[in-house]
Amino acid sequence: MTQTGMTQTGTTQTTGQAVLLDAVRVVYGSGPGAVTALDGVTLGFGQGTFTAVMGPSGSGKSTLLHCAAGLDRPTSGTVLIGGTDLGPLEERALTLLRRERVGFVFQDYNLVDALTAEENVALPLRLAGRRPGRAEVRDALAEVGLERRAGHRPAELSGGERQRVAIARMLIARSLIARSGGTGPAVLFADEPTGALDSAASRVVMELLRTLVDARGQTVVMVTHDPAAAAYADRVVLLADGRLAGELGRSSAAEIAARMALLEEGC
Ligand SMILES: Nc1ncnc2c1ncn2[C@@H]1O[C@H](COP(=O)(O)OP(=O)(O)OP(=O)(O)O)[C@@H](O)[C@H]1O
Repeated sequence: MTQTGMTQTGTTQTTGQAVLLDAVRVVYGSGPGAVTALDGVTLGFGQGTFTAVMGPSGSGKSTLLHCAAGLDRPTSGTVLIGGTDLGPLEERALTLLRRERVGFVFQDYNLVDALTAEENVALPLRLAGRRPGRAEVRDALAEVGLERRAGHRPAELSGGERQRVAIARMLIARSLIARSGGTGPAVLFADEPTGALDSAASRVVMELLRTLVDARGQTVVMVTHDPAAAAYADRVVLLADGRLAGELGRSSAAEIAARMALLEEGC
């Protein structure tokens, strides 16, 4: 099987793929004003791998991430998460699948302002109807180096610390899956996770994501404009005008920046 999840004969293989997009097309609007945001993208994200998705502004990165995470439905084509085809799922089933199998880290962190770091981390457990154990919440915060910030609200934390709270919350959601006997891969989608951070805070967040992949076998798919962040990934997938425009294996920030410059020039 190739990395895209397609066999030589062109049939789609799902084994070993945490997420698979097959011939995904997304068209916004209709008539002369219609925009084709994704134009037949076939792409797999192997379990336990770390992929960065890059491309010029408007190339379809966010659209791809939203479809891969089951937040948006494609106009045509198929999306599978852990082998489950999202197409036939009703909204309720889709929401459940997302809650159980998918974690999100966004640029704006999606933390609840009124809750402390500890309460934000405990939120997935409460949503799942479980009383969060203080120790497991503290453990998750300790894992991201924030055990001393448990009682702080987002406004009292730096951007990097907020991002780490969001990652601790994802870790809790993952332990929830393990305990409920859930199967299939947990996938973490990150949308510009370093977009609002300085370079030191970015490094901490990226090292944390890398450790999740190496030590826990987490699958990470990250959209980024930042070559230094993409250098932590195993693979960099390039998009242009809604289509795959190539990919790089693990590369340095300078190599990625050079490739991006070519892509932006239309080469
Ligand atoms: N809801 C929408 N309605 C109409 N067009 C949209 C909508 N969302 C996105 N688009 C268009 O689809 C294309 C892809 O958008 P998308 O947000 O996926 O790009 P992107 O690569 O993430 O861009 P950026 O790097 O600027 O965030 C763009 O041309 C955008 O204008």
